[in-house]
Amino acid sequence: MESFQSPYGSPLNRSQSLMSGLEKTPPTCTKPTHSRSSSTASSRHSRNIKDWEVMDDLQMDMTSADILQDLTAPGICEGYLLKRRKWPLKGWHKRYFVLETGILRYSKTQQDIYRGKLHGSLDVSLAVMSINKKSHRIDLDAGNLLYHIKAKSHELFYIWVTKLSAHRMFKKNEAANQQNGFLQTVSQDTSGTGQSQMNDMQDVSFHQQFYSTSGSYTGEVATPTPSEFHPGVNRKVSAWLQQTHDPDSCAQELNRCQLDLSELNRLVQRLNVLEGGQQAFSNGELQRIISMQNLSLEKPKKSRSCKIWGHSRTLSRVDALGMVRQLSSSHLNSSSQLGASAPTISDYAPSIPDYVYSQLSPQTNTPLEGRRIQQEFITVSQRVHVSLASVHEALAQERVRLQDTYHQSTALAETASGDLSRRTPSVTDSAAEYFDANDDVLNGSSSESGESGLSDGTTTNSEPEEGHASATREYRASISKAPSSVVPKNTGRRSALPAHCPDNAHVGLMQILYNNIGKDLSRVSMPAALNEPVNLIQRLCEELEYSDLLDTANNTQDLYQRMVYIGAFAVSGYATAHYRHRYKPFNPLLGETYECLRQDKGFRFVSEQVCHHPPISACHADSDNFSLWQDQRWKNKFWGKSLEIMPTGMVNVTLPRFGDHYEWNKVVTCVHNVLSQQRYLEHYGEVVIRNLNSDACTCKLTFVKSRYWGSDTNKNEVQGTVLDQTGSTIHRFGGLWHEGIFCDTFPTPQCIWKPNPQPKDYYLYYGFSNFALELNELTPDLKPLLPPTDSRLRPDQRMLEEGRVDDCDKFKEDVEERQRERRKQLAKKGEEHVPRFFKKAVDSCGRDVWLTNGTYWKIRENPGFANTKNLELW
Ligand SMILES: CC(C)CCC[C@@H](C)[C@H]1CC[C@H]2[C@@H]3CC=C4C[C@@H](O)CC[C@]4(C)[C@H]3CC[C@]12C
Repeated sequence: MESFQSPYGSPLNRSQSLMSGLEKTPPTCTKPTHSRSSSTASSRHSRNIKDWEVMDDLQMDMTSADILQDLTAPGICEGYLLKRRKWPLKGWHKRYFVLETGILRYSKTQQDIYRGKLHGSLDVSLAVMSINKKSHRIDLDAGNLLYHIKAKSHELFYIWVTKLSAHRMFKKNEAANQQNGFLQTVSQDTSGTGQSQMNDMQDVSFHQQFYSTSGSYTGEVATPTPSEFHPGVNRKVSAWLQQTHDPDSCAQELNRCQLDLSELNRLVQRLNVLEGGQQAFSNGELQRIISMQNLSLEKPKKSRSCKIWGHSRTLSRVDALGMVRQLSSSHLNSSSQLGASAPTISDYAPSIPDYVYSQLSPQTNTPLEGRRIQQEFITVSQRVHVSLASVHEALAQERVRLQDTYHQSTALAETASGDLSRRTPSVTDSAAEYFDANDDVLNGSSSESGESGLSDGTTTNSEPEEGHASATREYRASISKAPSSVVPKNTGRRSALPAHCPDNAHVGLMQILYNNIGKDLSRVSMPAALNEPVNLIQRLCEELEYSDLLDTANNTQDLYQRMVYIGAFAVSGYATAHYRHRYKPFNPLLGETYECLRQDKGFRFVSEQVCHHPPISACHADSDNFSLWQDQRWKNKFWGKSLEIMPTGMVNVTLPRFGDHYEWNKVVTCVHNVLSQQRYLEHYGEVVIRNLNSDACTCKLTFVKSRYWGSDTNKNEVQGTVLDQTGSTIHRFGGLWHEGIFCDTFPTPQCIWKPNPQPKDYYLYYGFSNFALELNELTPDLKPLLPPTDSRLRPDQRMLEEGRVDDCDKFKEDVEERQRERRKQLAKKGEEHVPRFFKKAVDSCGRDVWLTNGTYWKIRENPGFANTKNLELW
């Protein structure tokens, strides 16, 4: 294993004190992670609801293997944080927090903790965790307890969030394991007496507690009849329960819906009454509404315990807004005489009761009132919509899993009978199937979540544009009708790898990732079974799979249309990610190179690992129609469940015919569910493509962040616009990054790009496309022409390709050790590694860039790499 120094000083492992803060600033996070539409999102005290996101529940979407694997407690995390004072006092005070085995304790000082003088403790697995990246705030809402905490710096915030996530997951998995143990005990008991089923009362009570509100589970499992203990069935049920999201969440969501519907009903009545000029509520009615929302009509006394008002467990700020508006519109003679200015979001700093009271003073009907009620109506109906959508999504997920389980058992039977060609469909496959079937259900609902108060955690630059969602639906339909490209047969290139990919479900990723928090993933060595037999400098070449789009651009006179092709090319590089979430590319060694000469496609490509601290891969490709170069570096952030990858280098393309020089940034890639087998990738953010030689035309691409947690129906959407100098839209295009791009503003609307069909059995070959399958192919005629540093000659990667996973592991360690040795030697001599084929330069914006030095192909031709001095990397 490589033992690289963490950019934060030292790796965060077993026990770490965060008192001193950390040294290095990670990049400012451009996008939030996933977030979940949930009304709990509103249990927070912030002026801007959009800055908050609820961290996903972590416990239930891991496979049994993950759960059984990852039972090691994450490291202790401790240090000073700011804790919000309990109501009615405002402000923050410094407290010492210790997070250990899922329990967060705090005291005034570190000494107090050790003296046992605790101020409070909370089981983090029982709390809803909301975070605000902007203000470094974390809210832990455990129903009876609510902690508002704040970190002093971005780094501390990031570490606490990650650690809290880890501990939540650990605690929940521990619980799930107990439950699993119980279910297994139960399922193993086939004696028919049912005696041992009840032996472990602890487990039973645990289970009852676990599913206390879920009648069906409790009923079935806690009081079983002997005939119910069919071992196979119970094992399946047990596995199923482990993966199922909180069974109550759907019911809760529906309950909320019901409340909202009655609120809508009342609003309609209110509108009717307004028209008739009568009073809407009697005091009795109002009281009922208020008690329903857990609001007391008593004016709060200063000394009241924070439990009543200090948090919004039952009354979110948004709910409060709705209620407040409702209340203010009624003619209630309340005891309060406080002022009654119109509510704005920024009025939300005072506590809810103060606010409510401020609104309770008598008011006269204003002409605005009808409008306000209408607005309220819209807000509540949007909330209903979002709730129903999330229930729909939860059910959809269950359906996908059900399908998957079904296919898996069929495939198992097939494997047992020796038929490997018909592979087990992946989750992605079945999800895609579902996606198509439900196309119409949720599309078109794109921009509603923002106003509803149910934060979806998106930031503006990955938010969909109004009206684009329905366009996307049409684009998809058109793309699906467009002919797929036919993969040419008999290219002489290989169409499969020598061996199938290894199963890596058993590899415990949790420990690896938690022990490397803050490190670049590209510097963390992982077991070979997690790798795919290509490396990152080869993957750079993969982004050229659809280089024909650049050829077309170079042959398109119209500058705006040309830009559409460039935009489609920028999207096309992401397509492969749809199938590539199970393995990680090899980390290139410093000085490692890769060439790809594609006469059929008309380009030649060279890449080199030019820097190790930070890891930077540079590449350059030439053809008659274009030149392309980029240097790729990326930072990753591990949020406990998902991993965000933030690339920083720019992509450059020049078109010789028009003298264009395009430059664009890359978006964030997020590996969702990184620890589980349900992993998938999402790209989000905005790409701006500029022509550095002319400002006549720019292109904006938005990779839309999926709106609902776990949603399959709005995934992978991309929206593009080509703008002229004045900012007017000339072309509009879009689609999905894994399905294709359609432009309806071309003289003839057309599909601009559609990914090639995946090869047969791609699932068995790491999800590789045909182009990816060919990347590491080593033909006898090529071998003597390559420099010995070429990735194709890297033995460990070749071993993996051949299915020799253990050999690969050993050799990989060797190779990494040798790399460390080389670095030490260089450092001793006070020298720095000098890349062979790229040179460092500074671009027009003052950024460091790596450009080709133009020597690779020349040396290759004459004198040939066999006749030069080369680095010996392995
Ligand atoms: C721990 C392992 C098994 C989980 C799998 C991680 C995989 C999915 C991660 C590891 C490295 C990642 C790649 C790192 C860098 C980039 C460049 C960026 O511009 C596009 C995404 C891309 C190409 C990432 C795709 C996802 C990726 C391949």
